Amino acid sequence: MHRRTLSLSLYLNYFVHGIGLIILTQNMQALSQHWQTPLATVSYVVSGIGMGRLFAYFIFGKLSDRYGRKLFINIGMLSYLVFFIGMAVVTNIQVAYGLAILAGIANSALDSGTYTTFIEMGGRQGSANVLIKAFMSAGEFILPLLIASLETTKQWYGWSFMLAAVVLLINLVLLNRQKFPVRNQADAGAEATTQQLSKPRRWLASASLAGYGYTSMAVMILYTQWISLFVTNEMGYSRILAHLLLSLYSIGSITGVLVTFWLLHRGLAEAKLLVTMNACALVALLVVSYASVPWLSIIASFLFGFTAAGGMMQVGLNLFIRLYPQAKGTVTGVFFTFGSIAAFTIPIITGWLSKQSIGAAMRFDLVVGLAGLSCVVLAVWALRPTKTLAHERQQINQIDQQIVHLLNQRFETVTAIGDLKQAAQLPVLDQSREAIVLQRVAAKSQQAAHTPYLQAIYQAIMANSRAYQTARQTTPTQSKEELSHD
Ligand SMILES: O=C(O)C(=O)C[C@]1(C(=O)O)C=C[C@@H](O)C=C1
Repeated sequence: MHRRTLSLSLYLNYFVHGIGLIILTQNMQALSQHWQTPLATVSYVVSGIGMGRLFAYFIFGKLSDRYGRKLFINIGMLSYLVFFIGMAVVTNIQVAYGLAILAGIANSALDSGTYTTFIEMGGRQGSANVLIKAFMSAGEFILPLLIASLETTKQWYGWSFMLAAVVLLINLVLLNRQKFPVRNQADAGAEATTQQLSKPRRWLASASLAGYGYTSMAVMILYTQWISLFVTNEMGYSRILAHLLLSLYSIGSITGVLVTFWLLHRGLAEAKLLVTMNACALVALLVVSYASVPWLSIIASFLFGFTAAGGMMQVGLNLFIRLYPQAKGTVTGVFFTFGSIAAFTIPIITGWLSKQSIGAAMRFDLVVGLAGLSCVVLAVWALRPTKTLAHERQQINQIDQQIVHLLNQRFETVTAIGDLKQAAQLPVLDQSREAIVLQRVAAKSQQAAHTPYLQAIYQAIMANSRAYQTARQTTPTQSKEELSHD
């Protein structure tokens, strides 16, 4: 398995998916002319995507556990291929609706195969899954530019569909050359923590994370649907400012994804990140909902994108998947089914609330955000590590990894000092320096009870430094290289 090439292929699909997400709404005008129907009918066709997702997620998730990830990624890509080519040429509304359902199915098939594969590939804290969102955003960013250039040069609107189809075709070849990781393999670390969870705690974590599948999608959908109208109607902002707020939300989201990826890659715990980001998202939302000061709204809108749409949905899913290492596909399906229910119900609920006022519709996002924060707090609480032998040893493994890394660095410095001493014809042993090192260890020690033991460890380290320096000095230069590479 070539991790990099496989990852690239998997990400490329999401670039195309990003295009698929908005290609119908972006081409609404052209499609309504082509089909000779009102815009409302095109909008009805768009809803087919949601339908497809809603029905396919759970089934595909479960099936991908049984028949393998690669099959479902292929189903996803082929379905999308039919969608892109078909949608560009179709004239019949019923067929168009069928194709939209197929796009939803494609989305579910891709997700059930991809998120699971990334976890099965290993790597840092599922950070790879967070990056999926960045590729989706890239697709969503490029498509409007492409459409605009097609429009200005008066070319066929269908070229935007064809571009996606061509990328998919190339990627079909690339992806099918790759070998996939072993399916539903439990990783040792995750198993140590999750297997020991009591039934009630496992149940609570599962329910909360499924709930987060709903709320994490809902907060984003609600925000993008109502923000512009809300600030123009209730805050008296100009339309330009309203659009700016939405753009800043998108920029915040992309920045958030990259920062989240980096933080996870550096080893920050997913649970901590999830709680912090959700708490900050709620604060940002409070500011947007109640402060009618433009600069405050601008900052808050960016921050909301950063925290609520910066890949937190993916982080929530990662936690959920780790809870059931033997059923990763099923869990992915469940999680995204809840997300699809949100995509379906939020427009209905807020549409009804908006009859009361646009403010009521917008501020409902606070309720959803609070529910989301409660979900992650409950999940993290339920998943908190218990002090077990396996868990504590897992901790020791992690600490040792860092110590060995630092010791390697120390030995490299010791090597340099050894060479300098040899050149200056100084002895290997330097008792006064060793006394200083031991004093510094005592001064740095945070627990007095540990100090004599830490000093004993350092005496051993320095004895080994000396042994290493002596060994290098007595060995001929050629085998010195071997010594330092061993
Ligand atoms: O500082 C030096 O001179 C070293 O060679 C390094 C070092 C050490 O490991 O810290 C090793 C041997 C000396 O006796 C003193 C200190």
